[in-house]
Parts: sequence; C-alpha cells; structure tokens
Amino acid sequence: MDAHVSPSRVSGRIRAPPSKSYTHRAILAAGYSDEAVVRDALVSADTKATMRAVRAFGGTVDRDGQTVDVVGFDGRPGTPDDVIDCANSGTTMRLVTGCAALGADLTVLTGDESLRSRPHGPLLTAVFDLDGRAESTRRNGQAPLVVGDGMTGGTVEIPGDVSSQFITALLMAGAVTDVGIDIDLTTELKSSPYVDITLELLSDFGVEATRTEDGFSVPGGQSYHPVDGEYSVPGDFSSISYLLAAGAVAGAEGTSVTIEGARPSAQGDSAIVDIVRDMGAEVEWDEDAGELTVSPADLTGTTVDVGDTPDLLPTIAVLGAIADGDTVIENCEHVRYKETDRVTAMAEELAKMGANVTEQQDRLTIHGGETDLVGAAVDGRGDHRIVMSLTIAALVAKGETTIAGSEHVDVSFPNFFETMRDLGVDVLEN
Ligand SMILES: O=C(O)C1=C[C@@H](OP(=O)(O)O)[C@@H](O)[C@H](O)C1
Ligand SMILES: C=C(OP(=O)(O)O)C(=O)O
Repeated sequence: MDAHVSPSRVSGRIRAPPSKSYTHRAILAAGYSDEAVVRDALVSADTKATMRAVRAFGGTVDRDGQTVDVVGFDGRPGTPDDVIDCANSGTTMRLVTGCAALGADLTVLTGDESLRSRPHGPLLTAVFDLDGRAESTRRNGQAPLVVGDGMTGGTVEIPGDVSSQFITALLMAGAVTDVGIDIDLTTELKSSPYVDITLELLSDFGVEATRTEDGFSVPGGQSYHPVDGEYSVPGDFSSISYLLAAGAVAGAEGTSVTIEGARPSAQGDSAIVDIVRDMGAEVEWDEDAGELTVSPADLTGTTVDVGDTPDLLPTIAVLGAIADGDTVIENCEHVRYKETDRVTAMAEELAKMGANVTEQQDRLTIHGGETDLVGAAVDGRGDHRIVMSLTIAALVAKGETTIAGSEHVDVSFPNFFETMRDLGVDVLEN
C-alpha cells in the first residue's frame, strides 16, 4: 500500500500506543509463569509473533481487546508442533531463542526476508556454550534457526555491541535454569536501556536479576509471578517520537499537540523529549498524568549519540532535515542491523526529498536549512520506522509525498495513520 501525504498542520490530543518492548517481555514472562494477565498490551504484528511462540510452547493466549490472558508453560517450554514464524520481529526471534534453548527437543525459528538477514550469531554461540544447541541452518548466524537440547546455566561471554536482545533472552531464560546465568560482556553494551526494561519487568514478575561489574547475572530456580497476577504495559516512547516530532515541526500556530500515555518508565527512548527541547521546541511533560504537550517552533540542529536509543535515529534524522544547521547522529553503527540498514535508508530517502545528508559508517550528518524539503516518491523499505519518520517529513515538504509500503506500520503502531488523521493530517492510503 502507498500513503499519499500532503503538507498538513497538526493539533489536538491523541493517545500513544502501548510499548512494544514491554509487551513482548510481558507476554513471554506470562508464558514462563503458570498464569498471568497482561493489560494495555500492544496488539501489533510483532507482538502477535511473540503470542504465537507462547502458544507453540504449550501456553494458551486469549485476547480481549488489549487485555491478554495467558496460561503459561510454567518455566518448562514444550516442543512446538511446527516451525515458529517470528515474522519481522527481532525481539521475538532473540527472546524466543532463549526460551527454545531450554527445551529438551528442538524448535525451528524463522521469519520474513528482513529478519532472516539479521545477525543472531553471538546468541547462538552463547546457547552452545551453555550446553544447548543453537544453529543457523545456513551456518551464517542468520535464521532459520534450530534451537534446543536443554540449555543449562553457567557463565557465558557475549559481545554487547550487536544486540542487547541477546542479553534479555539469556536473562529471561536463565531465571528458570537450575543454576542461573552469569553474563560477561566482552564489549561495550549498546542499547543498554532495553536491558533496564528487562530488569524492571523481571522484578515486576518477581524475578531477581542484576547488573554486575562484568555484565549481568540471574540466579536460577526462580519462577515468574506478577504482583496480583497482572501486569500493565506503559506507552511507547519510540512511537511517541513521531507524535512529538509532528507537533514540533508541523503544529498549527497558536495550538499544541497533547500525547496521552507518556508515563515515565525505563525506556531510553524517552530521551526524545530532551532532544526535541534541545532543538528548540517547547515540551511540557506532566509525568503524573502521563501527558506530553508540544508546541511548534523553528528548530536548530543538534548532536545526538544514539548508542542507547537506536530506534530514534529515523525521527532525529527527519528533525535534522527540517531544522536549521547540522544535526549529527553519532554512534549509530548498530542501527544498521535493524529491519533495514536505517542509516543508509534515511540518508537515501531524505535525499530524495531534497535533504543534504552525509553518511559515514558510525555517523549520519544532516545539513538542515539549506533547501526546503520537497514532496517525492519515497520507499518505506518494508520498515515501520522508515515509513513513520518519512510521514513526518512529508508534513512540511512542498507538494505531495508518496510513501511505499505504508502497511508496515502494523509492526509497532497499527493505528499510526488514523492517529495522524486525528491530528489533522491529509493522508490517503491506497
Ligand atoms: O529489546 C528490545 O525490546 C529492543 C531492543 C533494541 O534492539 P537492539 O538491542 O538489537 O539494539 C531496539 O532497537 C528494538 O526495537 C527493541
Ligand atoms: C528494531 C526494532 O524491533 P525488532 O528488533 O524487534 O525487530 C524496532 O522496533 O525498531
């Protein structure tokens, strides 16, 4: 599907979708438990993949709107009857690999073309080092994966600069091994707030896990029980980044955009609030009410290290293309390992709209303010974040922008275009 976006002014009050990262973890943690209810869950293509995995391991998952009732497999995943399709979801594939490794038999994991091109090698090696089996069928560290053979606990070394999801996978699975898992990082950890999300969620499910001098540690022999049997998912700050950016660059004069569902949590991507402020927009955050209000402003360029916040790169790149002066996005090599290589994708797609962008392996510089953005035919590259960020660029471009593959927003923000329309955006999908 294509989205045809005309220049638009936005204002009004909308609600952010629930967090994808918390939902994945909560559904899988509920699977590891005997029974749990997940409230305010994100129901999207990616989180449905994690629900499928919990069912495949023998759990039941019943959904009524955003409430998900799970009867779990109580720490002992069964052998799936069929291959598990993780679709486009890296989080599902990595976290489910940890779980599948506990099984006495084998599980086969696959996904779409994008997911089958993403790296899993360090996690496969870690499972092998912990006496499980985890292999890439093509022996290149990429899915399809064959995983199982009863991973035991112990100490394992793993690099932290490919994906923090490997750490999350080992911590979640390690809690139900006999002896637990000590993880020693052999490199700096990228995306580290995502491990904080894991530690926070594990604690809410009654599972102890800690940071150590060398990495992380989870004792074994634990069981998952959420307080009162329930867990509520907070709003998603990666999704909020598009809404904040829309309000900052395309707000109707004298109006504002208010975003509900912006409760503080461990999400590193809440850094978008300070980034937008640094660029010159006025943002008020009522943390108790979970409400963000942003007013339009002329933005100026900034420098941002995205080591902890890779998913913000497409949003920051668009803000930079609209702001005056250079915006420098540093420490972004790991953003190349996502649904697409998002460093190249943003450089090339923004260039189609007239932006002047310099791409380096670990850095993206957007030379803003040199020319106005112009509407163009751009490609979302099958990547939800590329589609959503280009939509924000289109709000202020001269003329209509057509974004190919708009349906991919269903990965993390299924009602993205409805929300845009509610804010006053002129968009047609066909
Ligand atoms: O654990 C998570 O929920 C995620 C971790 C991050 O990935 P990496 O750890 O691979 O950088 C992030 O990009 C992804 O969208 C979600
Ligand atoms: C990279 C992302 O997710 P995942 O790794 O789960 O595919 C994302 O949502 O931007």
